[in-house]
Amino acid sequence: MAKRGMLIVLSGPSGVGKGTVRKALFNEPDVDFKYSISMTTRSPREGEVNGKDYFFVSKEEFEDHIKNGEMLEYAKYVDNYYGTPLNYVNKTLDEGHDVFLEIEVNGAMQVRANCPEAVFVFLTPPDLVVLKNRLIGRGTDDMDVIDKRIKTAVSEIKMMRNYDYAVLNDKVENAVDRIKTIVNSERLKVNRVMPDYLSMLGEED
Ligand SMILES: Nc1ncnc2c1ncn2[C@@H]1O[C@H](COP(=O)(O)OP(=O)(O)OP(=O)(O)O)[C@@H](O)[C@H]1O
Ligand SMILES: Nc1nc2c(ncn2[C@@H]2O[C@H](COP(=O)(O)O)[C@@H](O)[C@H]2O)c(=O)[nH]1
Repeated sequence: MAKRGMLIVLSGPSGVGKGTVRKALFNEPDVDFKYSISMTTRSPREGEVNGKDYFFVSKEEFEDHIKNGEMLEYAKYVDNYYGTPLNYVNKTLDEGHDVFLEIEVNGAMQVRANCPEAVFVFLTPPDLVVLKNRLIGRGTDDMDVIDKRIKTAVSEIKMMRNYDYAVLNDKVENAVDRIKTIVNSERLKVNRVMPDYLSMLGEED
């Protein structure tokens, strides 16, 4: 059986650059993570594709998935549900691949409770003015939604204490390098490599 993959959770306030950093990270030649596509009840933005950016579903469908125990985690964020389908994550980790989640803090804390071996990274903006300007510059949300997201950001940043690592997203390439350093050192942790050594000795963990 393949060694189970690593689960990497990236959170941070809306607009900090999680998606941008994740895409740059996935373009690195030495990075091979599988991205878990989330499910949401929010409407697709221009250019977003169902099954690529998100699985876009109705509120009723989302609630059915919750009822059926099909979500690893889920949360309500600014009037919509967002969540991680459980099956893809389990199957992909079992196949030995590393899985990358890009999710908000309440969902991340549910993952922390259920998968304590996952690695939790919080992406931070240089400051709140930069954060707001990034949201405005992205041009995807009305000003009232941006204000709600900034308000939420303040409480999200306070949740950073529950993460393993804080990564500043000043420049995308710096944030990518920081995340790669974290993941490479996580791979060397004794509890991750111990099963390999035990199997070398012909013993089970
Ligand atoms: N390091 C950076 N420097 C300048 N601009 C950035 C940086 N990182 C991201 N941006 C820009 O900030 C905006 C928000 O980025 P992005 O959509 O990746 O954020 P996000 O955290 O994924 O947001 P959400 O949680 O709402 O999906 C985009 O316009 C992106 O180009
Ligand atoms: N708890 C979860 N949060 C998620 C998931 N997928 C995305 N998100 C987060 O929601 C907000 C808003 O996203 P947006 O696409 O509307 O800007 C942002 O913080 C995302 O990271 C998920 O599966 N679970």
